[in-house]
Amino acid sequence: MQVKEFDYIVCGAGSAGCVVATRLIEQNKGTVLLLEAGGSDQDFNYKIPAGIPVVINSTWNYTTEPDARTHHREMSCAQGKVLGGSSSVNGMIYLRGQAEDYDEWADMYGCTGWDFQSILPYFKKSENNESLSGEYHGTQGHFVISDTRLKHPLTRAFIKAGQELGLPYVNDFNGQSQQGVGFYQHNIKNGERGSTSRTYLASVRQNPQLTVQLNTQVEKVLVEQGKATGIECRINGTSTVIKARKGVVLSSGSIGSAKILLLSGIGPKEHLDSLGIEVKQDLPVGKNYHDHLHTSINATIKRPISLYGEDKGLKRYKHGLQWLLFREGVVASSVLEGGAFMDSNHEGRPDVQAMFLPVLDVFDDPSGQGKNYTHGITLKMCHLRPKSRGQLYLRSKNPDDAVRIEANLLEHPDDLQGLIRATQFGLDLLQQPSLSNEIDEVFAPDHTVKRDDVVALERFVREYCKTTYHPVGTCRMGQSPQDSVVDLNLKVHGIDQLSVIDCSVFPSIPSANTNAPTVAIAEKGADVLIQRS
Ligand SMILES: Cc1cc2nc3c(=O)[nH]c(=O)nc-3n(C[C@H](O)[C@H](O)[C@H](O)COP(=O)(O)OP(=O)(O)OC[C@H]3O[C@@H](n4cnc5c(N)ncnc54)[C@H](O)[C@@H]3O)c2cc1C
Repeated sequence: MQVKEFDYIVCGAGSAGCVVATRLIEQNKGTVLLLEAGGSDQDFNYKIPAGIPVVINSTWNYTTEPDARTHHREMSCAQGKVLGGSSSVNGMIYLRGQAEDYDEWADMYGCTGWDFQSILPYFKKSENNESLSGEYHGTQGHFVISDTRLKHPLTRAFIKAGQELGLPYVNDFNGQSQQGVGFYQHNIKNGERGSTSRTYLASVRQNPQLTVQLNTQVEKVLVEQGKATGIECRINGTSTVIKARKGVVLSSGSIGSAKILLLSGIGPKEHLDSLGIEVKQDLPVGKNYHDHLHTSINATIKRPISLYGEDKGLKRYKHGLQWLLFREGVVASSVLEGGAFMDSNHEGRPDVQAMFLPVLDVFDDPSGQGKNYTHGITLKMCHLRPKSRGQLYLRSKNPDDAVRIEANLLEHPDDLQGLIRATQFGLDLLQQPSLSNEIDEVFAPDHTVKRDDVVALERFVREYCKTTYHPVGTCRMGQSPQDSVVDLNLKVHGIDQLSVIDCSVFPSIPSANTNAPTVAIAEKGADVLIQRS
């Protein structure tokens, strides 16, 4: 049988993988094979921003191990399993985090060249912002970013409430300062989701140098004499070897990339030995796992004005038609229209985030209580800089077995305090006139949990907090193979022609949702790869 061969193999066509493959093709770096375990994103639900409840089913159902600190709950950490990866199923909020996040990468984690001033050009390079430009923004990139079209009266009330609490109105959360309240920008253009597959990849899809292979699960990287020479994968169930002349890039996300490395014999020696996997390189793969946690505050409202019921009956057809004809209306917008950032810990920079929904969240609601109510609102209250670190392990040598994620959420006491402060911030917002005038009853947390009762708040946090689908850090970058997996060029320590380019390389999670940081890191990673070739 003839073995297929390409110059580059990119494993995983998610937020990062689509960027890397596109840039390699644009720079004429040879033949590129982009492999994706999931299927196509052609269904119209991947185009409609309001299609999240449908497309969320195209995910890996990763779950964390039950843990006493979070009431012995398994938590879903779903990640996209489709062309475009998580950028095809996410909330489309466009945020970068704070300059200090990246400066800490350089100063605290030794990632010279990854400070904010070094990464800013890549944020700008990626960006095709419809209304912001200048020092912080780009307008010529692939990554479409727009202002929110729908400004629901309840989101406006939330934004006024933030100002009544003393926060400044912010027009640009990705500019000089994040602190404040305002409308988010989103990865949406002309009423359509701007996933990296529909933006970056679509621009090179017809190039004969590019092959995109869907429904293909990469099982391991082939390593010969310290060099990656190809991969082993299953295409529609059939095992296949594909060779790479110039390089293999893992872009399978924080859970997927770590799993492939471990199956390839690249990881902690002790763990690999225990499974009988031949060790190719002893590296801390799977360690440094972390994620954002949030709590949901749910309230019913007095007037029947939330988005409840807009997806039913005649309204559903009306909105569908409006989108089909004009790419406008409720379904052309992300439900997460507005948000806020606050420095609740007097650190000189925000440490908590609010994401507001002008509807009760019955789809991603840890307490599950929203299902019994009708019109209402949800505030998702997030702690931005978790200090707890977990670890990801293989259960066996079998690539079909799910990984074991010991997330250790809330292990660090500061994380519990951070989530309590985030929840208090949400409760304070609800007390402000513009929101309190609309609220009927706050039912999660219930009436027994008072704003200053930290014991009750701790109980609420432990019982109902959940991940924000932002797992990062399992293949962290750094200078030393003792505490990092990839070097500052994102090449795996000790293995030639093998890179990891996705959110798994983050040494620590930025203070924001993680899609834009992943795309910027992919832009820089692709640049480094291209310069090296
Ligand atoms: C439900 C949800 C909502 C979110 N909301 C937001 C938001 O509003 N804003 C924001 O900024 N961020 C958000 N995020 C986070 C953000 O989307 C992710 O952090 C980012 O997309 C990660 O990019 P990645 O390239 O590292 O991984 P992914 O985009 O997940 O890509 C990994 C790809 O690799 C594929 N893969 C995995 N294993 C294999 C294998 N063995 N073989 C072949 N292919 C494989 C996967 O199927 C996937 O397509 C959200 C995430 C989720 C899941």
